Amino acid sequence: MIVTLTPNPSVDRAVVIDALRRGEVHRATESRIDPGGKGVNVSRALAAQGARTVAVIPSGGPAGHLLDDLLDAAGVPRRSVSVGGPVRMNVSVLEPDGTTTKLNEPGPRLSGDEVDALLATTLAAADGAGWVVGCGSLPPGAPEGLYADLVRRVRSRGVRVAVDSSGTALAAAVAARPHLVKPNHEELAELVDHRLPTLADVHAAAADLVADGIETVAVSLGADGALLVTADEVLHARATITHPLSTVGAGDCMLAGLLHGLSSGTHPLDALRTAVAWGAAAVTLPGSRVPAPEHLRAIPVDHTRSPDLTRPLGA
Ligand SMILES: Nc1ncnc2c1ncn2[C@@H]1O[C@H](COP(=O)(O)OP(=O)(O)OP(=O)(O)O)[C@@H](O)[C@H]1O
Ligand SMILES: O=P(O)(O)OC[C@@]1(O)O[C@H](CO)[C@@H](O)[C@@H]1O
Repeated sequence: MIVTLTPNPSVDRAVVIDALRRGEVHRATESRIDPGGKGVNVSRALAAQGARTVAVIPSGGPAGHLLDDLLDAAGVPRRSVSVGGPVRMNVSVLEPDGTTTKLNEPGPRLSGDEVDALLATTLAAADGAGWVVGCGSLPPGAPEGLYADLVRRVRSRGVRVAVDSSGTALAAAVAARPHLVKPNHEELAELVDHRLPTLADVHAAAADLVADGIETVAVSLGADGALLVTADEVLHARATITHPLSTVGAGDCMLAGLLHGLSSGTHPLDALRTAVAWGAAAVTLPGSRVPAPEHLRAIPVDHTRSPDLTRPLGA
């Protein structure tokens, strides 16, 4: 069982337009809504593959009701904590060449009691879980150290804990030593405060985090796949997708596949292969739709225990 905490979930609307032009009216050719927020997507991806999960979210306002309904309709188990402010609605603008532009709202302001209720609900759900994962940005009112607090409290219960966030929330969480972090390329560069142009640079930055006490650092690298670093191994996997439709939520599907693989006790290389297959399958689907088992069959994944670290990224 994998428990996700998304302190700032969303209802995601994706619109497809021919090309984005500032200041103009655009007529969308397609649109869809999905339940959103990074941990919500991790739970959706797990549930879509028949894995056990529960999503802990704050829920308030009309968008909160809609989010609850969408999760129920998708068969994603949830524990919603009622909050006063309205859940946000995020927009993704998708262009036919695969360019995705995201417009994310800040989210509702949470009170101290609401934050405490979210943490308490997550800890109650964590009892007997394989992993707890805290994901995404923090809404206004949530303390910067929320994930660090989550890490300490989950660890003290003997449960494994992961964090996927960015900026100061990620930096604070890293100091509390989660078992796993999943930054993307940009988030890792921001965390270590310098550019990471090659796989060797990504490896060095991830290895420093491992030396600081984080067991597993998995860096998602978009079309360059993902690098997984532990004290014993450096693993790389990637899949080639010729026509990406939407990258929204690909990192969340990748993290879901990784945690699923790791909790089934497979070797980290197999878990990474699963992760990359789930992430790559997500980019073949519209909006933040998560892959079903049939979407994974057509995704061949190259994977290696000895990656060429001199390779520049984005080549
Ligand atoms: N263009 C692509 N081609 C093939 N695979 C891709 C592509 N984009 C993403 N992926 C797969 O999805 C995974 C996650 O992608 P990415 O690094 O963009 O995550 P992210 O930035 O955390 O995404 P998000 O925050 O939108 O969930 C990658 O590790 C890779 O396996
Ligand atoms: O604003 P955050 O919390 O950083 O990201 C939120 C978000 O962009 O992330 C998901 C994709 O990863 C979307 O479902 C959602 O809209």
